[in-house]
Amino acid sequence: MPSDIRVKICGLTDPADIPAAIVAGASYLGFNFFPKSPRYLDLEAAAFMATSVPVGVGKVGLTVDADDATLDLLTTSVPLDFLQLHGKESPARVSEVKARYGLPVIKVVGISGPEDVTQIDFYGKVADQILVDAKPPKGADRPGGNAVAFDWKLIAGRRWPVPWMLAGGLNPDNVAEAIRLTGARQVDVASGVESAPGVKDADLMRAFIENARA
Ligand SMILES: O=C(O)c1ccccc1NCC(=O)[C@H](O)[C@H](O)COP(=O)(O)O
Repeated sequence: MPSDIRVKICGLTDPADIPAAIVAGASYLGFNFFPKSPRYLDLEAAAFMATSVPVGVGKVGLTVDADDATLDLLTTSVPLDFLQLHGKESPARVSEVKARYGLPVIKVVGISGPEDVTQIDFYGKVADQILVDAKPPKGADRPGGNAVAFDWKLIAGRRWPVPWMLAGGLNPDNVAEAIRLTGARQVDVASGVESAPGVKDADLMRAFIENARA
């Protein structure tokens, strides 16, 4: 029986990544609009890439503490299906973004210890989905995409009344164990399917999705 695990491949930078991720079986594709990321896409490149994404595969726009002017331009330039808020956006800001743009919002909650897990309850009341990621290491220049995992036992057996994705340091070798331990039905990966920062690898994407669904 095919597994129903849904995979988000985050930070595609090359138009050729789209068919490779689709053939591999991705359910969501993430476009990164954080300027300091090696996975950053400008609006023109993202709009071009978005046109080749089949209906039914979620196009996710990732921003970090973006203001309304930035989101206005983004949402009118690129046909997105979801907004991923990957900064320190408050629950009130999540609600505001949902109302203003009419797009489902994926709010990221960074985990490094048990106290962080309670944040999922707060954001779960306002966001459409939660992306449970590792907190960035000290001194990192970006809040995500750092190839760092958190202790999956912190959320083992936890359930929330909102769809959620597991992220942080996942790769083809550890994704099956991460799913087994946490019970995640959706997983997200950036670094773990790359040959170099920002360069996606078709074989790694295929292996990741195969192993997630094995
Ligand atoms: O990927 C980035 O460079 C990035 C920069 C700024 C904010 C978020 C970013 N990535 C977000 C993602 O959704 C990643 O897939 C997630 O953090 C997991 O990353 P990784 O550990 O590299 O798989």
